[in-house]
Amino acid sequence: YRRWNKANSPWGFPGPGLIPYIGHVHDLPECFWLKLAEWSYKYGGIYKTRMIGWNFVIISDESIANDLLVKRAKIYSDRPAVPSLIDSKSNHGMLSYLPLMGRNQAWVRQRKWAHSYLTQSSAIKYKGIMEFEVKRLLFILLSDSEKFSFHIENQASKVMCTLAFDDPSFSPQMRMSAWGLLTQMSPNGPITNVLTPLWHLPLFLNPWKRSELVRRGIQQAFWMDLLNGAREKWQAGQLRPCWARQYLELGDKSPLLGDFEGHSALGMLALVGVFTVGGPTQTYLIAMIQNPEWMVKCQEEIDRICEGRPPTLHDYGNLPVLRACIKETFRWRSPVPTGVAHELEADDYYRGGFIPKGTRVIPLDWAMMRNKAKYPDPENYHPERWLEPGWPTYKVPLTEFPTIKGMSSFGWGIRACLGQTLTQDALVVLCGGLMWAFNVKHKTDPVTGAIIPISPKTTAEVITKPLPFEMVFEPRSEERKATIVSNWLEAEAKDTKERHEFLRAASSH
Ligand code: HEM
Repeated sequence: YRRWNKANSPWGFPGPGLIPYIGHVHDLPECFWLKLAEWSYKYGGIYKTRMIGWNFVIISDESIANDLLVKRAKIYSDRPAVPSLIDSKSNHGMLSYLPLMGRNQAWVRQRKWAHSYLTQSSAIKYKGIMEFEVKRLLFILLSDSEKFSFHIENQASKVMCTLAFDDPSFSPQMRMSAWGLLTQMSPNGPITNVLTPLWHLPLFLNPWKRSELVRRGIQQAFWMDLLNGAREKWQAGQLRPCWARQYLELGDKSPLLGDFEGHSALGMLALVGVFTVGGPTQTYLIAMIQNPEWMVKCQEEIDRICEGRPPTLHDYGNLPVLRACIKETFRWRSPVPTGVAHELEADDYYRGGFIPKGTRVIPLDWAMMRNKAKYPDPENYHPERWLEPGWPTYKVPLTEFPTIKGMSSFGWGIRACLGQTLTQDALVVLCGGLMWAFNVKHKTDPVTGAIIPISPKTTAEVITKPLPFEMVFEPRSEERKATIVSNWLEAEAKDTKERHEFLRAASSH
């Protein structure tokens, strides 16, 4: 085995000793990035390991990630297959999940397509959707704050459903659909993601594949219904501008290969913005509860700049403190702590070491965000590192920086995240709106009066969110409470009126 291992595993790099087949998977806790990060402190910015029969190279140094994943993107931009998804790489015609696709023609086509949609989503093109949904959320939180986690994720889902199909009503299904895919693809999901041979058992002996076939069928049918529904409305002239309408208007000129590809591409684009926005928002709330001096600073800034109204995207340049708190939330509790793995397409040599074709490369964001030279006192929440000269990460002008765009959290090279602007915009309006409306606090035990602690732990999916926790949303004043109500009632009436007018105009044509 030792001889085989020497010939086939990345050599010239340090790394923990190996055990045949399962390698190191038995060592890993559920939040396995913590163990990977611990090894990076021991073995350095690039090390090798072997898990579930595959070679892994773990990178925790940004300059090494840049050398390999950006400068050598030509060979470092494939994706490993997700064992418990059917054709996750779309090498055999599934065409479903853009972020998981191999570096193939389908990926080239869909990436270009998604890029054109997401870059068009500039502040003007969102048409106030984000602000509208924040008003709805604040109103709901006044009466049902116990279920804040659901409402926040549902808010993010509503924004995505409106952008994609101009219809926020099916946001709960989209959220469920997102959760289904996320758990299916994550290492802590079905056992077949770790004990991969089980996946190849015949169907009658294979509950994992059977349940995946059902999940996938439901998801595809849901996305297809959305596209068909949009087409019906569009044919009747009743579909307002949205991504589905753009797709339908292009018809045969669309770069996508008809509705089989179109329904997945649209569905996936809506789905990917649910937990990526909903998760960090909940972490931001924890940061504000645990660092109330920063909550007060955000509120002072918002009150000064927005003069009594919730922030909009137009206030972006004037809210550096809010942006610093959001950015520090990403650094403190990386939303995708392991990064998304890349797969190497050809043998390569780096710094005297050999990395064989097929190696999975993990850009370990959790560890990168704990680089003490770049981020002094990394375990603690310090938004001032983005705002005050003297910190290594301070950058001006403050009308532009801090920005989360370009952070290593969004990945590397030609596979880097396409939703960076959308995420930034969504979080400024959402976190800003929450600060405008509420003082956020620990919940206390009604009997003892003791604070109910919030766990620092997160879920272990690829995209994380805090474990369920309790908190209090206290309206900042009676007047603010009344404004939250009137803002929503006005916005809702305006939306209803605009939709009616659009339908009336459509029927008169
Ligand atoms: C907290 C927010 C988000 C984070 C941290 C994040 C992170 C990531 C990461 C790490 C990747 C893989 C990059 C790589 O392979 O190196 C990725 C890919 C991607 N992201 Fe995001 N993302 C976020 C939000 C979004 C949103 C809101 C959208 C769209 C609405 C989006 C769309 C995509 C797409 C389409 C890809 C696939 C790119 C490709 O494979 O070529 N992301 N994202």
